[in-house]
Amino acid sequence: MLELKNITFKVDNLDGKGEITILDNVSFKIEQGKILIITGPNGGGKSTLAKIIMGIEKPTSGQILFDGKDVTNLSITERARLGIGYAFQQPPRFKGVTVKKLLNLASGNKLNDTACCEYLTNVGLCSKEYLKRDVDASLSGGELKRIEIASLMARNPKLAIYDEPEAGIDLWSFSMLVDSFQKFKENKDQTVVIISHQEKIIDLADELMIIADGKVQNKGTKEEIMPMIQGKSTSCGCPIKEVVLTNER
Ligand SMILES: Nc1ncnc2c1ncn2[C@@H]1O[C@H](COP(=O)(O)OP(=O)(O)OP(=O)(O)O)[C@@H](O)[C@H]1O
Repeated sequence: MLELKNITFKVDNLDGKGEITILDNVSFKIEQGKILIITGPNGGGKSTLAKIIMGIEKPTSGQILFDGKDVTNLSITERARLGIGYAFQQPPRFKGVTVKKLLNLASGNKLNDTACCEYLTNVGLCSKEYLKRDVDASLSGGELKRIEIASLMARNPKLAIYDEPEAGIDLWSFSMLVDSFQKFKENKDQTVVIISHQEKIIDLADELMIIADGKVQNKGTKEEIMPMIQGKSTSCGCPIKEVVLTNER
């Protein structure tokens, strides 16, 4: 359903001399209904890759196919219409838009309070009071993050990309979130990409991919990849094992 072919992303060096390669010849496929977990060291290129799939960044070279269609030159809006959705690592705030309005806009339907609360419950927010709140600076970072995730769940795109859904989320909400992702796994009607450093989320993977130094280092089942990561080092000498496993809750 999604295929990336030889994606390279370069940016100009700040001193104006030459370019930095952020992603280097990245190729992989995801099959319909699968959960792909992307992990790897900080700064490896995971979020950039997600933004390239969503159309927020344009690759320097390479091709992106979605359901067999070349979407490389399509805008974010066009990709969203085709069924690609993205929950940011650091979500934006929308002053003047209530949580209920955001969920309605995301789902494309008029949702009643009960339906809205179900989406919020998936991420550990169950109070009806939240529905009237503006998605602005009055929300805590963890609340905003969970509302962003709930709105992507309400949108229910064919391909949902979650960028570090665990970031800033408390233990109780995290546990509910993992249960919600578990339901995606059981239903198999949505293809899901999750960028995560969390072992409990990595456990959900149909496939696990390691991105480091802008390259796909490994991709396969969790059973194939996890033993390979154990004890391996990145180019800077930091054990990948620590990056993947130290956030265990
Ligand atoms: N527009 C840009 N200009 C310069 N450097 C950039 C740009 N975009 C990304 N980078 C750099 O590219 C590298 C990859 O960034 P990215 O956010 O994709 O990493 P990541 O794997 O998601 O990291 P983390 O696990 O910390 O979220 C980082 O070193 C980042 O600073």
